[in-house]
Amino acid sequence: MLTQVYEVATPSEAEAISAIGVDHVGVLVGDGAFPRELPVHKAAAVMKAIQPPSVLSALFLSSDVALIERMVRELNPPIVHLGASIELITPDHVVALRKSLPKIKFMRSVPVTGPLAVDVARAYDGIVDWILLDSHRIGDTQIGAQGVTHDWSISRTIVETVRTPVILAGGLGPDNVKEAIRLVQPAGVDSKTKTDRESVHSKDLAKVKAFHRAAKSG
Ligand SMILES: O=C(O)c1ccccc1NCC(=O)[C@H](O)[C@H](O)COP(=O)(O)O
Repeated sequence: MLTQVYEVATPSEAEAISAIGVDHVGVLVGDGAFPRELPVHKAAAVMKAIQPPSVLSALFLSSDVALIERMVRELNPPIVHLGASIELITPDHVVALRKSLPKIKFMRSVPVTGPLAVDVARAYDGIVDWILLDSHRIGDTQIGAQGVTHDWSISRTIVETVRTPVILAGGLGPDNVKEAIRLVQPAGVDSKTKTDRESVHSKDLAKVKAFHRAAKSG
């Protein structure tokens, strides 16, 4: 079971979270159009602090494909995670990005807001390295960080439908990750809000450790 944790913002947090053994250390990267996005030089410092075998997952909420490509070339992360809403970044965009960045692995967020999510996930099957199934507030231009779960029966259907590994996200924490794994059977699990410190965007290392341990033992 792969574990992934957002949103890591400093080298010391990255070092501590990789020491726990979290597989994907998630960092928000961008030009500042969205709150808390790190510019390339700050994301690079976070990436440098990650202890292998943990790796950086660079999340872009932007739908500006040229900007994403430019920042990825500068940062050269092992994983690019695309989090713009589904109308803004399409499978064709992802295919084009992959072609120009052949060494990078790609993850795509898919919002689970109803049964149509199965079709969206199928459209990315075989195009990306991971599909991340997440909760979404309709109308938002970005997917995720809602701190709430969604209909896991739809996520389970997606896991059974696609061959691309699925990471489950949305409202997961130490208390519910085992049950989520049991019901959805994903390849990996992701957490942000429920492993944050109370009401701030920095990580609570005890919660991260509990989430990671519960997931790996689930
Ligand atoms: O990490 C962020 O700050 C972030 C901000 C806006 C949209 C998505 C973001 N992170 C992407 C993730 O994969 C989150 O971990 C995922 O949405 C789960 O979030 P949560 O429900 O808060 O655990």
